[in-house]
Amino acid sequence: MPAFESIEDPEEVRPLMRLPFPPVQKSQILHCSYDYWHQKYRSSTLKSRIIPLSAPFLSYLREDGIVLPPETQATNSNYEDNTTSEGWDDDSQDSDPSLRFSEIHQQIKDTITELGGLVAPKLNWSAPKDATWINMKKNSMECATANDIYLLFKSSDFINHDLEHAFDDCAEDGPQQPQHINYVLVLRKWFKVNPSCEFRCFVRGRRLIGICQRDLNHFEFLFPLRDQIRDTIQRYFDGTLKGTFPDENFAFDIYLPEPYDQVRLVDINPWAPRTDPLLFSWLELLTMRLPPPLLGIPDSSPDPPLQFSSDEDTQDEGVEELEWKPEVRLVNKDDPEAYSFASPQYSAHKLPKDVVDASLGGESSMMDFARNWEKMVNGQLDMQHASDDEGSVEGNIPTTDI
Ligand SMILES: Nc1ncnc2c1ncn2[C@@H]1O[C@H](COP(=O)(O)OP(=O)(O)OP(=O)(O)O)[C@@H](O)[C@H]1O
Ligand SMILES: [Mg+2]
Repeated sequence: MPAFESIEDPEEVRPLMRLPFPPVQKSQILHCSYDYWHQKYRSSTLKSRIIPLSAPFLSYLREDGIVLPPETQATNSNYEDNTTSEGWDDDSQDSDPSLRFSEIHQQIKDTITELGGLVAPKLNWSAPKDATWINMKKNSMECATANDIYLLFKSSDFINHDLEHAFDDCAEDGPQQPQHINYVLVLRKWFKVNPSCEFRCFVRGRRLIGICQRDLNHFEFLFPLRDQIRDTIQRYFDGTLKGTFPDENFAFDIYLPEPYDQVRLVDINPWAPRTDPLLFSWLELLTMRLPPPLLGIPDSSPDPPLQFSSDEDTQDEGVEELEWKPEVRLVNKDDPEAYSFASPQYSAHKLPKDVVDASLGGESSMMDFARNWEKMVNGQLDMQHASDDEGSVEGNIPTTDI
């Protein structure tokens, strides 16, 4: 097996099975917490309110079983009235868990009213997208009452991840970094989301390197809008996030409604396997070769230009550099992504097809793949992106009511 012999140390093959992420620091996770960035970018975010959560509220969320407060409270609950000298009055707690966090419960109700009666809730990082099935009336995250929120949150693994696993697989920062999580409830004013207007944008080394749909359906009318979508997002990124977000690698989600000239920031996500790369794969995002930033391109960042794996790479970029723009990846007609029956809806661990094919081909295929991958990382192999079939058939552009 010459392929095997040419690799000096078989151990080197192993990292291929893991994505080559730089270590994720706890501070990066904290920077993606809604309460960290919302104030900074407030003028472009969705209308939202942030409610700090107390220890009793968090223990309620963590408890097994779903006991909801009565929809209409017979008595106006009073914090002190329900305690005994030993602690809480267990009977009333069982019948109305909100007595343990009556202030927050009231704040939630008031905020829902203030936001027009319907909200989309989330915790610091996650929305309960996996639990919409429990909201039988709507099968969505639309919440009209505090109980709607509690039911969704207590049924959601994503919320549980925020509560119990926020720092999983993280490297320690320096001792001066805050490590404590101040949990918050985020209530966003509900609006009828047009899924074709939702995009995820990937930033590496403070460069916008890729944009893709968040929804995995094919929307034909998006194809002729591709340049406009890219330009609007690039302008927003250059003017807002590029020089101000503390980390150089992250992914941000935006809502870009018709006429596609104004961006709403929906979320900021860590540059980590837990963030779904959607139509990209993490391997391509992590290894994608980029030209150095150009003189004359708005680049407010104090960061040095991106480094390449060898000097050679940077020399003959020439005119191509001028043309370089982040790819806007859309779901093509007949694209299997649009009919993803086989893969879980919220997969965060997708591998590129090349890796899957190689692993199916047995050890020698894997070795071949390993050699090519190594060459690619060293800049000896051109990375070919499967070019999208840019059908440009006009379609109706649905309106939104953001
Ligand atoms: N104000 C709103 N009204 C209605 N729906 C909303 C609202 N805000 C967000 N959504 C919907 O909720 C979805 C999830 O929101 P968000 O991106 O904040 O969740 P998330 O848990 O961070 O997702 P991910 O795990 O993909 O990062 C959005 O894609 C959007 O469709
Ligand atoms: Mg998110």
